[in-house]
Amino acid sequence: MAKRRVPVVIVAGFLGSGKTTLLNHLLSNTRGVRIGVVVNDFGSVNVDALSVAGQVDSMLSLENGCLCCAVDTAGMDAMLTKLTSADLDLVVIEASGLAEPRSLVRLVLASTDPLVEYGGLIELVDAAEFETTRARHPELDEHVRLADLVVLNKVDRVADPGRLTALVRELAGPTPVLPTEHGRIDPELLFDRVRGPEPVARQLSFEDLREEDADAHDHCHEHAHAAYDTLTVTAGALHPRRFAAFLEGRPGGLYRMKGTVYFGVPGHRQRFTLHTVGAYTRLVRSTWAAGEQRRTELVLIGSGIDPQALRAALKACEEPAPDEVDEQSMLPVLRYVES
Ligand SMILES: Nc1nc2c(ncn2[C@@H]2O[C@H](COP(=O)(O)OP(=O)(O)OP(=O)(O)O)[C@@H](O)[C@H]2O)c(=O)[nH]1
Repeated sequence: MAKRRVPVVIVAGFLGSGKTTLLNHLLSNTRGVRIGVVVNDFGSVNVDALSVAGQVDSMLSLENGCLCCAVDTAGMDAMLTKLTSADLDLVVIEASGLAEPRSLVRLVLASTDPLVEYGGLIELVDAAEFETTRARHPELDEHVRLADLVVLNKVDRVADPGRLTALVRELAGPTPVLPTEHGRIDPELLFDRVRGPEPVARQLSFEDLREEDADAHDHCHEHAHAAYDTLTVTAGALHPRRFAAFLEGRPGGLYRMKGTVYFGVPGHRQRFTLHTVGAYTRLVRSTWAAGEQRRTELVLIGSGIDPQALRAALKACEEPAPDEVDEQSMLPVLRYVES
């Protein structure tokens, strides 16, 4: 069976915004999902690496220099390949506070490793320091706009989280903004927990070892995760042009979309697997499994989205007579299909 692609998520944010805290939160709430981490540290004492070292299955640490400056495409590929070949479900790159997120996104998108899947750029913003940091570093505005997901962290430290959330939302435009404390975002935003059958021999992950620690487990359920909506839509065949228009005009706030799409157009009756993160879209063509029902099934994840409107918009893409659809109509979706 072909190896699954591994989403590579970049976690960026100014110094002290809570990147390591978020990473530790993810690592201790994985429920069996195996995470590889690239940590990028400054200074001689590798404090961040030490704080996650006990909890991580695969970790690469750069002790000198800034990831986006020190690593070119080939260097990034070498690192990612080391991680994607290690039977992982997710790779998280923790950018240094000084790293330029745009360069890191470019490096991941330019990867030639066929197992690398762009998993999105998360920009962490320190709610307590937001206005001061922004005044000192105007590039923060651009980082927020560039992100696929903005995590407004440390809302416990501000008197009026609502005002600040509104301010960051205005700046972020269509990008979803999740106010949170201590980086407690739901890991499901970044990776799928549902896995196929477990391999018989599999090295224990940190989470497996923690499983019996009921206290630790309860702890992560005590706190409300940052609010977001998940919506599952099941439909028949979709008209390719209408679906392409839906993809192009998809509403802000929609962070991820994933699932199966069926077009049923002559010559294109295969199964298409959709993966979107922010503005990034990819479709992969494959064959249906024996007995698998030909239909569309999508999961949409976002914040501030209108689930009913999205469901209606997708239902409006349905095509009752796909056999009669002209093959040329596939062109707008074929540009998202990897050869
Ligand atoms: N009050 C409060 N403190 C937080 C929160 N999130 C993180 N912190 C604290 O903020 C400090 C910085 O957090 P880190 O996770 O180390 O931040 P970082 O972005 O990794 O920092 P650098 O690697 O230095 O860029 C730590 O002392 C955290 O415990 C939060 O939501 N509320």
